[in-house]
Amino acid sequence: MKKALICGISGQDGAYLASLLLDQGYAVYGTSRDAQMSSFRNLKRLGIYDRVKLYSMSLTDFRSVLQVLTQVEPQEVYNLAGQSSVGLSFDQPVETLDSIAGGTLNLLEAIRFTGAPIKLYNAGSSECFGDTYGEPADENTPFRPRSPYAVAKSAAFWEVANYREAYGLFACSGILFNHESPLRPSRFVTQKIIHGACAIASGNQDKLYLGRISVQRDWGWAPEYVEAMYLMLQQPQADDYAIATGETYSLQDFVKTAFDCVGLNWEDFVETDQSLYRPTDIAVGRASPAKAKHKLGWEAQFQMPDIVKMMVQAQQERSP
Ligand SMILES: Nc1nc2c(ncn2[C@@H]2O[C@H](COP(=O)(O)OP(=O)(O)O[C@H]3O[C@H](CO)[C@@H](O)[C@H](O)[C@@H]3O)[C@@H](O)[C@H]2O)c(=O)[nH]1
Repeated sequence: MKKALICGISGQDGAYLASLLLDQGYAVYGTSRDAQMSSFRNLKRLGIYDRVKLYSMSLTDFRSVLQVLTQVEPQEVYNLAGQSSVGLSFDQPVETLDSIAGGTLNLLEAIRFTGAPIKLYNAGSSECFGDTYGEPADENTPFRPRSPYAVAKSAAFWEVANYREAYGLFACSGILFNHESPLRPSRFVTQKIIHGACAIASGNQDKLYLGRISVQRDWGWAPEYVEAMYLMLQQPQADDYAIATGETYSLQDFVKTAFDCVGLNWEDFVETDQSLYRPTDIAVGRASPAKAKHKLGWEAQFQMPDIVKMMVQAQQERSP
């Protein structure tokens, strides 16, 4: 039985990836900084909590990384750990850089130290591209990071590429554009909007306050993005891939679609709160996921309007 280790299993992607790997017949091991204190609510929500073996591990602590790697002896490692909020990275730049850039380096060093033929997936981010001014970004687009988070993800991306070239590690980065699901916490804008629209429709909230709604993003469906992660590690050669739907929508479109779903006119309920503006933001995120389609045979099936419907439905089922 193949063994997979998911670093950062408690988040949205960790839970969906664990579920996919269990379906593929893997023994799945997962880490969280403090496995005794984490609720692992996403694993419980997917009904797989009892099927995963959990460890405490901090990527910034080399000893803990090496200890878990040598105990588990995985064939595949998925690095989904680290501070994941772009907004928070402006307030916690050092923690962000340490957990992402320092953490990824520790993981690469630990894999190199064991000498085992471990395949590594690293969670990269479309944030690394910065603003491409409407041009679609792909694997050859230069990075121009516009947040401490993006700076950290860019450093981690090049660490992975360097260890692949310098030491022959099978290490890949997925440059994932935004991907959403009912497991998204509401610190991210899509879930904040879905929660807000549903709460307003049921009379539990009056207004929804948002930052810049003119921004445009390529939003995909997280459960199918984890399939791309898995596919990257099944290829004959390690490589990097941009993962996206190829369709870009404005945040205002997202808001309108969500409020339409609950039968409300968004303009009556949404207000701007300038304190939610980021010091620097990305105006337009646009992607060309052609390489993933060509090499991995991966293509997104769901786009923004489908995703809004599925998230609203999940929210209404949870709190009717
Ligand atoms: N969070 C938030 N964002 C808002 C709000 N109002 C407007 N926005 C804008 O909505 C956009 C999306 O913000 P997030 O949902 O927080 O996601 P993100 O910054 O794009 O980052 C996500 O996607 C990246 C690419 O896949 C990931 O790398 C990252 O970890 C995260 O998942 C940003 O331009 C942000 O300024 C608000 O009230 N809250």
